[in-house]
Amino acid sequence: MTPSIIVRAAPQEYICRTGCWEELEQHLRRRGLRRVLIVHGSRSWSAAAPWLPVLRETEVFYHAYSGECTYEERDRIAGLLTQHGLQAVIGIGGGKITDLTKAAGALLKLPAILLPTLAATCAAWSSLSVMYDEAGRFRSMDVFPYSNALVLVDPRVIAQSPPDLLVAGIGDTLAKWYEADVIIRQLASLPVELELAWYAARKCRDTLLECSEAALSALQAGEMNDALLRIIETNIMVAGLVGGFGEDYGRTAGAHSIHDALTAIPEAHQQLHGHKVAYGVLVQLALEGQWAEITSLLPFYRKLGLPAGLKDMGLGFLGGDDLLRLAERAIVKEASIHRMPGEISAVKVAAAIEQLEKHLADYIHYSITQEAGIS
Ligand SMILES: NC(=O)c1ccc[n+]([C@@H]2O[C@H](COP(=O)([O-])OP(=O)(O)OC[C@H]3O[C@@H](n4cnc5c(N)ncnc54)[C@H](O)[C@@H]3O)[C@@H](O)[C@H]2O)c1
Ligand SMILES: [Zn+2]
Repeated sequence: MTPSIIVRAAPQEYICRTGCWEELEQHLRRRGLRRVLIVHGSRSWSAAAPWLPVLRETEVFYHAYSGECTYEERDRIAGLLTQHGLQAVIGIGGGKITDLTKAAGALLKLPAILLPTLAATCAAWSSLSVMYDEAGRFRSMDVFPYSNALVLVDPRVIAQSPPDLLVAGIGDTLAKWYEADVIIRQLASLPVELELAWYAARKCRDTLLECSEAALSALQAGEMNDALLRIIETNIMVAGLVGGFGEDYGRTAGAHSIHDALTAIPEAHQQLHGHKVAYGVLVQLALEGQWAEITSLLPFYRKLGLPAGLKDMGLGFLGGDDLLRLAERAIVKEASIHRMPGEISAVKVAAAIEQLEKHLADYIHYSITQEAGIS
């Protein structure tokens, strides 16, 4: 079977450079934009404000978002854009503000300009928005026929963002390889677009494994180094290319289904998206019986503080029946876990979770005895 290919590769313009936010007004002029709306949050606004230039020749309206990326909020933003006859919408913040900005821009066919304050997702790159309801429950993923007009990444801003959000971004981006690979390697023939998606996904994993620790040290010290710059670009851009070239073959598989199932457990709510996805990567690998790969990832997980087992997420109390219920939620009909090869059942998923727990306990026991020099 020939895969059906759609490419939504990139924003119209992407600039990652120290000080690039200072050129915002020049970019608006180049595009003939004189009246704009800035959408922002509160934490992200405090982080962004010191780096933002004064826009002297632009009429600027502001909107503080409500904290969730909903259709109601998108419509409020679209209402402001229409009411004041504005020409573009600028989003300054994390993935949720980015997604809102794109959704409002797409609704009115206006350019969306994005200034990310986190490197936790590839939302600034992709031309889609993940929509939720007011209570934060997932509603849909809306894909737009427009690229983002401009993305300005100033690494200095991200160098001062919270480390746990960067770690979560690393977890989410690590999944790019495992989820794209498990789907793409099933194909008998590989169109060139999917070769690119596959390559970008591998590049994500390799860069993360190589640079994350040094990047995190720099971030914790509020400094910039090459490793941090590579991680920022990997989480925002290279991860975006995987989905951009791979579409249905380069997005989610088993890891995100495990994440989705975990969102129904209240005790898991304090775990960030990327933490739950990182755990999902290991469950996906356990389902495939890839124990050597799991073992090779565990030191990385431990160094970064990514959760490898249920206890790491405060879920050590889950028993056999709970795990089966979790597994049932992970394999609902529309779940991307069914993009994995073979028949995926709740019993298999629950067994994989239990085997992973055992593998982890053995690994920890082995590590302790090694460290203590006991053979
Ligand atoms: N469109 C896509 O392709 C895509 C891809 C992955 C995820 N997403 C979506 O992105 C969203 C998650 O985005 P996120 O992880 O960036 O989180 P987020 O946008 O929810 O932000 C997390 C928190 O960090 C704060 N924050 C932002 N920048 C900060 C800074 N520099 N310093 C301190 N605090 C700061 C925010 O105010 C917020 O409280 C989810 O809705 C997810 O579905 C979209
Ligand atoms: Zn994700």
